[in-house]
Amino acid sequence: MLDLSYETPKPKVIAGAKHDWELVIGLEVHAQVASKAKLFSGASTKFGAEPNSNVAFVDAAMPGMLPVINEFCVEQAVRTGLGLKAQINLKSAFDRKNYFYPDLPQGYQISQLYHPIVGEGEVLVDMEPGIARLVRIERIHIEQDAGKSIHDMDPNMSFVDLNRTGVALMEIVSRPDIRGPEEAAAYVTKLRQILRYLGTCDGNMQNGNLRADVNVSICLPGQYEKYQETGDFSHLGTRCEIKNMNSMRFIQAAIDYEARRQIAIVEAGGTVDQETRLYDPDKGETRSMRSKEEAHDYRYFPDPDLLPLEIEQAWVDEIAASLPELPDAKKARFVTEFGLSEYDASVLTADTANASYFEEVANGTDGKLAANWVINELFGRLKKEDHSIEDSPVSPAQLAGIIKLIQKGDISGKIAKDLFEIVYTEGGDPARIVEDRGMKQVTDTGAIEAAVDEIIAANPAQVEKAKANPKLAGWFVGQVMKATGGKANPKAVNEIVAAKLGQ
Ligand SMILES: Nc1ncnc2c1ncn2[C@@H]1O[C@H](COP(=O)(O)OP(=O)(O)OP(=O)(O)O)[C@@H](O)[C@H]1O
Ligand SMILES: [Mg+2]
Ligand SMILES: [Mg+2]
Repeated sequence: MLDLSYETPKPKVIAGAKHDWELVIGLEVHAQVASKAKLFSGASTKFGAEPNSNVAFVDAAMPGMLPVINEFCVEQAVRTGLGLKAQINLKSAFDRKNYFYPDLPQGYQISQLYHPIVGEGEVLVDMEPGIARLVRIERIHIEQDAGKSIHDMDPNMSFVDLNRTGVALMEIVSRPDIRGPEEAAAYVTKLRQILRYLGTCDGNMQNGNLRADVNVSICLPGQYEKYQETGDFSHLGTRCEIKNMNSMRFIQAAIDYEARRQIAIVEAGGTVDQETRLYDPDKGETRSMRSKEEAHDYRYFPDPDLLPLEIEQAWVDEIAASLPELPDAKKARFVTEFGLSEYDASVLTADTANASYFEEVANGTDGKLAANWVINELFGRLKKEDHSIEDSPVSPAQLAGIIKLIQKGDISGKIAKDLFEIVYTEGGDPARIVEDRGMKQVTDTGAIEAAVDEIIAANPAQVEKAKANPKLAGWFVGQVMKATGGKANPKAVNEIVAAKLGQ
């Protein structure tokens, strides 16, 4: 069994004028299901299509149209739940969440309030190498996305685009276990990584495929522990919910701003109103959008058009058996199997493409050397041209070929970098290139000895100095390397120079 140890989250403390305050944060992450069709219709979910071109009659709420559940979306929610070690509810149900907005033609959103498909789970949030913190998941439910209102095309008109209406979302609700802006960003990062591994959401935040509602409150030291002991939320401060955040940087900035705003209110003797707020990245502040509706304002009730959703344990087991190796397990395995540092293992498991590339290189070469080459040389070079690993001009087999030449002592580390550049720009088999271009390291001691003798003979004054001061032997080593075009085996050169100088 892998040892995945963790600690409890650490509160960020902000000093107010009168007290120290702690932050309490809970996230509702909306992850768009990676499905080609919508949750209750066959309309496409393709991003960037002509406005209102991906709209089925049921999405537009035409009279008499009935929703039909997309089984693939349900499977992705189950998969996600299993990936978050969560309880899967074999029976769940859909509810209508009623509200009026022009981008919501039905006048309600189909969601799962009372009986979500996934119950309690957990996420290990990586803070830095060796430090992971546990954040509990409260639930995951499936719901429909709304459409999009467009207000900035014409000063006198608003438009609506229903392409997104009815797209399947998984709302992943955390417990208020997150205690600071960095933890919040690290939590979203980890969640996105897991979703990508599972293939259930592409995690593209720019396109809005992953967005977070960030709930923030403040409390005095000691209060959070009381909440933990009793489960009683009244020990915590009133939360404000910052809607629709789709950037890690803004999430952090918004939390910090919001906490300070609440501290100022409370210290001035006021009370925080529970409300929904929006973050304005230009001004760096949050502002009120509306006071928070209570659940009863939405008049939630079971959707009469949909039967309760019943799934079978055998199907869940089948999905569980098909789960890929997930980030924590892969990282731990890279540490033990390839002898990598935690840091290198995290970098290489950041996404599956990196991880499989590395594994291909490392099978048959030294793991640490392979990690070093993939992270420092390959990633560095790819970054220069904004290439991703998928379109790397150097294949894993080619990189492994270069590393094998180093391991055999055929080429030095320095020559290997030249070779890498040749393979990167021109392609070809590394061993062949070394052969054809005479890049092989000179390990033949006779040849090295000859080069050392020549340099000693040409520099008698230098020899005298070096005999008196052994540190100067390095100069001879440098000369030999230069004379051999960097191809002499450095270890052999050092030994021969030392011997010839009588050291
Ligand atoms: N005092 C608090 N401070 C910070 N976060 C809190 C606090 N109390 C609850 N939360 C968090 O707020 C979130 C509430 O989400 P949930 O989906 O349950 O309800 P909601 O926000 O009322 O509903 P909606 O989906 O309509 O926005 C959870 O992530 C929870 O952990
Ligand atoms: Mg919610
Ligand atoms: Mg909410």
